[in-house]
This record gives sequence, structure tokens and C-alpha cells, in this order.
Amino acid sequence: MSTKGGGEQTLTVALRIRPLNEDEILQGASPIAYKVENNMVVLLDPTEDHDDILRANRSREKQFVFDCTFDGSANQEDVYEATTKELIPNVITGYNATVFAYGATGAGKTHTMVGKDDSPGIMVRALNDLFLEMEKTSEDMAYKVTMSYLEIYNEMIRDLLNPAAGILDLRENSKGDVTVAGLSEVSARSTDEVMQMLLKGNRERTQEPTAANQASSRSHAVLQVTVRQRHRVKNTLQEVRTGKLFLIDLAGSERAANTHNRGKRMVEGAHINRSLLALGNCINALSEKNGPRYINYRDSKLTRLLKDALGGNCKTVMIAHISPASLNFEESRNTLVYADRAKHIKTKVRRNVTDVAYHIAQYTNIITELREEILRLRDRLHEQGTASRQHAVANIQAVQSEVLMAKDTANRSEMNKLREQLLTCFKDQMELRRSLMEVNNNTMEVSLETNRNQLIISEWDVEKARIQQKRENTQATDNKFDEVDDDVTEPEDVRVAREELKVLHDEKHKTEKVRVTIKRELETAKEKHKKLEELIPVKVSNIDQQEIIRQMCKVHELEIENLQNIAASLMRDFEIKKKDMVITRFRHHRNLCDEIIKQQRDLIDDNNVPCPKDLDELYELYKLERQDKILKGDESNSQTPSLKFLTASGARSTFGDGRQPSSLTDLNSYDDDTKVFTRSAKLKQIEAQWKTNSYMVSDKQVIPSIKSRQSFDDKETIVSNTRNIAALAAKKRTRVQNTLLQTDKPDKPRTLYRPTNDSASDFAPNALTPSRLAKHNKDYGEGNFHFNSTPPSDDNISSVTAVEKISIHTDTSLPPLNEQQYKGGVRKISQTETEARRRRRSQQGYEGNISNQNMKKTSSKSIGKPRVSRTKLGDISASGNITQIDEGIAEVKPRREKPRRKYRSQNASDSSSVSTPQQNKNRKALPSIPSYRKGDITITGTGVNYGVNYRY
Ligand SMILES: Nc1ncnc2c1ncn2[C@@H]1O[C@H](COP(=O)(O)OP(=O)(O)OP(=O)(O)O)[C@@H](O)[C@H]1O
Repeated sequence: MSTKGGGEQTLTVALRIRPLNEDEILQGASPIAYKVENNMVVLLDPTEDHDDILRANRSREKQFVFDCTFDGSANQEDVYEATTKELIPNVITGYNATVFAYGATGAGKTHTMVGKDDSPGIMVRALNDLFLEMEKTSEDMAYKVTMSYLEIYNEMIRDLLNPAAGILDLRENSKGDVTVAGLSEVSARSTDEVMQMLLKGNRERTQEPTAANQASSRSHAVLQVTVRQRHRVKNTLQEVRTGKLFLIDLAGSERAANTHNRGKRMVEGAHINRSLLALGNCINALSEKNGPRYINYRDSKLTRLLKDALGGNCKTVMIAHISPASLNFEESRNTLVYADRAKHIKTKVRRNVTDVAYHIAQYTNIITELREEILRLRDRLHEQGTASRQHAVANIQAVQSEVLMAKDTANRSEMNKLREQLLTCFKDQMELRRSLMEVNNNTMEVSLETNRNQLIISEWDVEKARIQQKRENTQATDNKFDEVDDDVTEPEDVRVAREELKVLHDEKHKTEKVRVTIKRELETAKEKHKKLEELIPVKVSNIDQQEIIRQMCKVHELEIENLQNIAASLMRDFEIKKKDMVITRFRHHRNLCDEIIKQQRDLIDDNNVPCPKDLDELYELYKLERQDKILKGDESNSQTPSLKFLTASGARSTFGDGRQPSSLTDLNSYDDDTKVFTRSAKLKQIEAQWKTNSYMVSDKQVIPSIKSRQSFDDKETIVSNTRNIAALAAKKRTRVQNTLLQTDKPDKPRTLYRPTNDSASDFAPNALTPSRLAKHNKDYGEGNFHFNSTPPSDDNISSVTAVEKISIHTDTSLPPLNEQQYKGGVRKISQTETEARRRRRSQQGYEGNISNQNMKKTSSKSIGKPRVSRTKLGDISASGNITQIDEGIAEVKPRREKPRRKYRSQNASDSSSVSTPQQNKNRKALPSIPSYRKGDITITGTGVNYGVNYRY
């Protein structure tokens, strides 16, 4: 082994003054040692005798200067930092270093070197730093750390790490190197392992209580740490640096007087003192100014072990300890004197380097180790490369992920924006469409309400004309032609109806304007929607998101379709209700005819009026038809739809109490006011006759029973009229048969009656003639107003075309109002004209002389004509048009009652169902009035709430 570098260095001496302990304070000791500045200590002599003349001029205090001093305020860290820390790097790099604690017993040596758990001493701190320092250079250098821990107790060496080894011997080789034979040298790889071994060794150390120290160390403890350092790469010539660190806690010198030791303790003390004396002698010798003379290390095992530390190749630090108590003045002074001498001790510090020249035989091992090192380094590089590659890949993926996320976020944001815009557009469109439907609904309601008011007005016109006619008749009878009073007070209802018509007219225009505006806005919204849809592929790149938006649009289209279906359904309902209204009207007319025929038949039977065979046959045929219908349920069914409709529609029930008629009698037995088709006064009277089993033959005459009808004396008239009816029936039947022969085809259903052309030609242009009825049915059947099965477009939701069709259709299918009536005026019949008519009728035999000719004439011209039939019995049909119903039975349209009875005049209520020839004499033809009251039908279906859930 050689030593390189370094040089001669003096011993570093530090002094630590511990605080006064409790015992010392109790004994009244006073502090006599003080630290002055960083490296001076002042020791006062507490035994100064002022009477001693010889010492009178001597100073009481002694000053000592050391490399560093510590007083009671210094902690373990301060002492370690100042004395030991700087030695650690030197030890690692191959230098020897020794730190030993010197001082009297109880001065604090063990406290400084070993310390406690909460305040570890120099040993723990130095070992900890040693491993930390090696870690710094572990990449390039390989270290091997071994430690041994021994004590010299009573001049015997014990292995504290292996106490079982017993007493160990010191041996010295030829080079003078001192070793302990059999001392265990334990390898340590970490600080923890070193600490565990140190604690174990301390537990094995001999400590006994003395008077001076409760835990007095009775031995010198030597901890040796050897660090071998070499480069990791081996060569054929390897440099190995070996540094040794000795950490020594000496036993304290003690005076028997102070320790009061006896026996074993006294023997221990003697050994301690002898070894310390040998140490002192060595220090004295080493510190001589003239250079060291012979140094007797062999006097004690302690000095032999410290040979290198004191005078050899070692950086040595001595930490002297003293008590500040005046009681320990002598011990403290001695320690200070020894420490002060030690300052002059010089050592030659060199690095311990061993050059290992390997034998050729070891080359194989070296090569193997080198290869292993290469592999290790490669693996390490690979690991680092892999780790860095993985890190790079992870980084790239993270960046890509972030980019994708950002892109996705941007895309999603675009989609959400577009989606919001589309949703807003959809909602706007739906709102507009709903508004459009409401407007259309309103238009329909306005149309219905207009019709209703027009009817009220037209009926009043009829009523007014009738009242005026009656007055004219009265005045004619009284020959007061000059005093005709045309002033008939118009009822409140009619006045209201006229006002309502004006309001409705304005309302219609306003509604139309709103409709146009809404349509325009809807077109704008649709344009916007179209543009937004075009933006979908541009703004949304994600296919799935595009699909989501497209599906959303599809949902919107379905919502529109749904709305269109609702609108179509409403229109259909509206149309059905209209048709029901018309059908019901004709059913009633037919029932009325049935009733008339029945009563006429009863009259014939009751009076034994001879009836022509043809008439009988016709009647039988009629009965058969009737029974057939009843058997088929047509009779009841014919009522049901309209009744159901009326009840369901929320309007007034046909029979007020919600019942439905089961027969013709039922139909006629309910209160008029609740009926859709109000019964005429005549029908009411007929009902009254049924109830009282009486017949009203004139306005004022009531016959209790048929058999007691004494006043009804004109049997001849009845016979005559009956003959006329029979003749009429025969004629009709002949015509029917002729027509059938001419026009019937095998596949056509046989009809009993067809109007001839000539009679049809006489019909009033607006009356409901058979041909018009056929056309009407055809129109209905062919769906003049129909809805496609395909979803309607916006136009057939929104357009009022449908409503207009309904209006047109309604106007066509129902007997129209006279233009004059629509205008609210009634054509005045002048007295001259009235008289002329009267004369004309007189010439034609209407004045009670009814002939076959007259009857024939009447029958041929009365069909569909808005005029009065002047037959005695036929007066029943005086106020209506004779029309044809599908079974070919002549139906008489009764003059309908007014919608509002309250404005019916008293005179009007007196109208008889069977008027006398006298009464019929001057009667004018009344205008044709539709026999239904539109106002009685409330189309509540058009007011439904178009609740369309708009969700996406
Ligand atoms: N700097 C200090 N601060 C506080 N307490 C201290 C200090 N130094 C020593 N002491 C206390 O003084 C007592 C004696 O110390 P210590 O055992 O270390 O003395 P010693 O010199 O080792 O004695 P011995 O030679 O008998 O073993 C212990 O209780 C220790 O805790």
C-alpha cells in the first residue's frame, strides 16, 4: 500500500463545555469555565487563596485557545458540523481520520460521540453522511464498507459486534500496522445496516453507574469504519483507495476521591487512568516543540490502537470535554492542559492507495467482469432508451390525444351550435305552423258563425214577409188597402246577427292578413332551415354527429307530418260534421213526410174514404219500404250519426236530455227547442193531435176525436182530394215505370221514382231538386273535398282553400238563401201584386174548389218550387219545397221554424197545420229557407288544442 497526496497536519482540538447538571447545582458548584468568542475558553480557579503570598501576583483565570469551542448552548449538530463533517469525503477518497472524545468522567464524551435517539451523536451522523457521500459518486466508483466495533475494558479488547468472540488480541505486523485478531469486520450496504450494528454495539458496551456519572462508560469504545473505493471499470492495474474512520469514545479519567469507587469500579478506574496516562504521555511526547522523541505507544492497548491516529497517517480531531462546575476544576484544568498540548501534535496525512496488479490468470475473471459491466451498462442504456422511447411515445400519444380532444371539442361545439340553431328554427317553424292551424280554425269558425247569422236574418225575413202577408190579408178583408203597415219591429237577435255579420266580416279579413303574414314567416323559417341543413356537412366533420343532426331533422319532419295529420283529421271531422248535418236534415224531412203520409192514411181510413187502387198499391209499397228500412235498422241508424255527432260535439243534444230516438214517434216527441231541426208549428200540432187524439183542422177549431168531428162536414172535399192524391200517385207511378223502361239498365238499382225532365225544368234554379241532390251526393261521394293519404303539405295545412271548399260545398249542398235575404231585405209585395195574385189563384180554382186539374197542376209544378201547394190537405206542404229523396218518395220540406222563438210573432205561432181554403187564399209563395239551423251546430272540434310535443 502506498500513500499519495496529503501532508503534515496538526491535530484539530475542539473543546466542549457541558451545562451544569443538577447534582452540581445541588452541591453548590459554580461555573468556572466559559467560552470566549469561538475558540477561547476561560477557566477560573475557584480555589484562589488571597493569603497565599507566593501566588499573589498570578492571574486567577486560565485562558485556552482551541480550534473551536462549544459551551452548553451548542447542540449535537453544531459540534458535528464543526469537527467531523469535513472528514467524511477524505475517508471516502482514501484518507484515515480519527475523532476521539477526551475528558474526565461525566464531562460529556459519550453524549457527544454516541448521543441519544432524539439527539444523535457524531457516530450516527458521520456514518449517515458517509453513505450519502458515497452515493454521489456511485456511478463511477464502487465502494465497499466494513465496520468493526470494539471496547477496551480493563485492558481487554472485546468485539462489541460479536461479544461471543471473547477477549481479542492486538497484533502488529512487520510494517508496524496494528490489527485486532479475530475482530469481526461487517460489511454494510446502507446507513440502516450501520445504525443497527452501532446500536447493537452500544448495548454491549460496559456501562456502570458511578458517583460522578449514572451511566459511566467503563471502557474505551472504538468504532472503525473502513471504506474501499475503486473505479467500476477494472483494469489490469486497479487502484484501490482505502480510508479508515475511527470514532473513539474514551472512558473518563477519574479521581477516586470524586467517584468514591471501590472494588471493581476502582480497578476499572485504575485501568482507565493508566491507559489515559499512556495517551497523555504520547500526546506530551508528540507535542514537544523540538520534535517528537520516542513515543511509547505500547504502554496501553489504547495508545497502540491510536498509533496512526496520533502520530501517523491520519487526520485527527480531538474533542476535549470539561464540566463547567467549580467542583471539577482540577479535572477540567488537566483536560484543558492536555488538549492544549495536543494542539501541537502533527500528523502526516496521506491517501491510502493500493495498486492491484492482477495476474494473467485473473484476466479471464477481469474480462468476464468487464463484459458483465458492459452488459449492465447496455441494459441500463436500453432501459433508459426504452424508457425515453416510451416516454416519447407517451408524449406523442398525449399530444395527439390532446389535439383530437381539442378537435373533438371544437367539432362538438360547432355541432352544438348548429344543433341549437336548428332546434330554434324547428321550434319557430312549429310555432308558426300551429299558429297557422289556429288561424285556419278561426277562419272555419268565422265561416260557420257567418252562416248561422245569415240564417237568423233570412229566417227573420221570411217571418217578416209572413207577418206582412197576414196583415195584407187582414187589411184586404177589411178593405183597408191604404193603411198597410209594413213596419215590423226587428227582434234583438236579428239585430245582433247583423252586427255580428259585420264583425265577422272584419274578422275574416283580419284573419286572412294574419294568415298571409304567418305564411310569409314560415317560408322564411323554411329557407333558414334549408340553409342550416346545407351547413351540416361543412361544419360537422364527424359522421356520427352528422347523422345525429340528420336524425334530428328527420324527427322534425315527422313532427310536421304529425301536425299535418292533425290538421287533416280536423278538416275531415269538420267535413263529416257538415255532411252529418245535411244528412240529418233530410232524414228529418223524410220522417216528416212519413208522418204526413201516415196521418193522411189514417184520415182516409177513419173516414172510410174510398181510395184508388193505385194509391193503395203505392201505399203498400211505401209500407214495405218502410218496414224494410226499419228491419235493416236504417231508421234508427239514420238518426244516430248526427245525434252522436251533436252530442259529442258539445252542442245542444238533439233531444235535450241526450236520449236518442228509437222510432219516428220518439223523434217527434221531444222538445223542439233542443233539436237541431226545429219542428214546424204544423208538426207540433200534429204531435198535439196525437197526444189528445184530436185533429186540428183550422187555426182555432179543435176536434176532440175523429168520430166526433161533426164540424168536418166536407166529406166530399176529402173524397175529392183523396182522389186527386190517388190520381197524382198514379201519374207518378206511370212516369216512373215509363222512365224505368226507357232508362233502366240491368246493373242499375231499380228506383221507384225519377223526375221527368219537364218537371225538373220547372224547378227553381237554387232549389234542391233531385238532380241537384244527385249531384250533391255525387260530390260528397266522390270527395269533392278530400284529403290525400299522403301527408299533406304545408298548403293543405295552412291554406284556407280547404275551408273555402267547405264553404262552397256547404252552399251547394244546402238550399241557398235568397240573395235578397242575404242582404237582409225582404222583397215587398205590393198590394196590387197581391191582389193580382189573388185573382190569378181564384181563376185557377184555388179558392176552395180543388179539381183534379188543379191538383195535377200543383203536383207537377210544386216539386222543388218554393211556393205553396194549394191542395186542401196539401197545405201541410205549403211552406216547403217538394223534393225527391233517394227512395223516390216525394218529400216535403217543411218550413222550418225560426232559430229564435222569442222573435216569433204571435201571429206566426197561430199558423195551422191544416189550413182552410180561405186561409190559403191570398198566401204568397215564401222564400226557400234551409230547414236547418247552422247556428245550432257548434263545431267544437275545430277548437282542439294542437298539442305537439316538441322534443329532441
Ligand atoms: N452538552 C451536554 N448537554 C447536556 N447534557 C450533557 C452534555 N454533556 C453531557 N451531558 C450529560 O451529562 C451526563 C454525563 O455525560 P456522559 O456520560 O456523556 O459523560 P462521560 O464523559 O461519557 O462520562 P464517562 O466517562 O463516565 O462515561 C449525562 O447524563 C449526559 O447526558
